[in-house]
Amino acid sequence: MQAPSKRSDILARIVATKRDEIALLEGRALELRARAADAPPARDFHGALAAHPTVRVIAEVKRRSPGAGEIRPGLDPARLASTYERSGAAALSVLTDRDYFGGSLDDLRAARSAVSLPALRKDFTLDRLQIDEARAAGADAVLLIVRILDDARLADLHGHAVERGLAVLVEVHDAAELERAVDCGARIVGINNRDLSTFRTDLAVTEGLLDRLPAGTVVVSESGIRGGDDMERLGRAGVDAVLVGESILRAPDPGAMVAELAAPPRRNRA
Ligand SMILES: O=P(O)(O)OC[C@@H](O)[C@@H](O)c1c[nH]c2ccccc12
Repeated sequence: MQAPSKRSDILARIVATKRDEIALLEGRALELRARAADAPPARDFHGALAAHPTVRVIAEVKRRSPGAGEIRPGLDPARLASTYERSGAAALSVLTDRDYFGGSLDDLRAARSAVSLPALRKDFTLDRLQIDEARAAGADAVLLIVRILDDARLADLHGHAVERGLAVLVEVHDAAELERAVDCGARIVGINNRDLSTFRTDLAVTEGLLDRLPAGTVVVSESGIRGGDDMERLGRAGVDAVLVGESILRAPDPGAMVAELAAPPRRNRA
């Protein structure tokens, strides 16, 4: 076990690594921009989640993580994605960070091209270049984590992604972050049940924040969802969708786990 102080440094270390990666993208700005403009139209990530009678499942492709270590190291992204699609997932989330999660844009391309589901590029987005890079690789949506962005940058990146035709999942963990997400114009808000400084997950985080969102915002409960009981609980709370990684990826039969999750009805929020 790492000491808590070490663990809370992980996000800062990831951000530092991203800054190095962004510096390397700078020389490719024009190329990325051109490839993003030429990419085929994005699949409808928002539509895959919004206004369905059941809680939708975004199934994740994640090899490992700083908190959990190896999760499913030898996974085949294309095979997994088609299993997810056959089992009722509404969208994919693909970790593309290499150093901490063992992922890549190749994983994103392989997973997405095996299915007709929309795919989220799950990474630590700090710069427009990463958004162009995501679009060039075929992503349909990107993640913006409020905690690592100031207001100006959050608004700029959100606007840039929308302009590029991408959906944006804006991730929050507390009420102050939620307010900032709403202020930047987020249409899809992810409530992360995981506290990124302790790695502990608690579904009560979603329950406590959800009703603070304006009607019409698509709500995604993220992390720590382990089975049908959790889905029923979140369905009662009124979420539109869940984002699930570990419990699917550690299951002996990931397809059966997705099918178990992709069922319960949801309450309509006022
Ligand atoms: O594996 P879990 O507990 O089901 O969680 C999935 C997803 O929510 C998690 O991978 C995640 C949520 N936000 C993130 C930001 C960066 C990296 C990863 C994440």
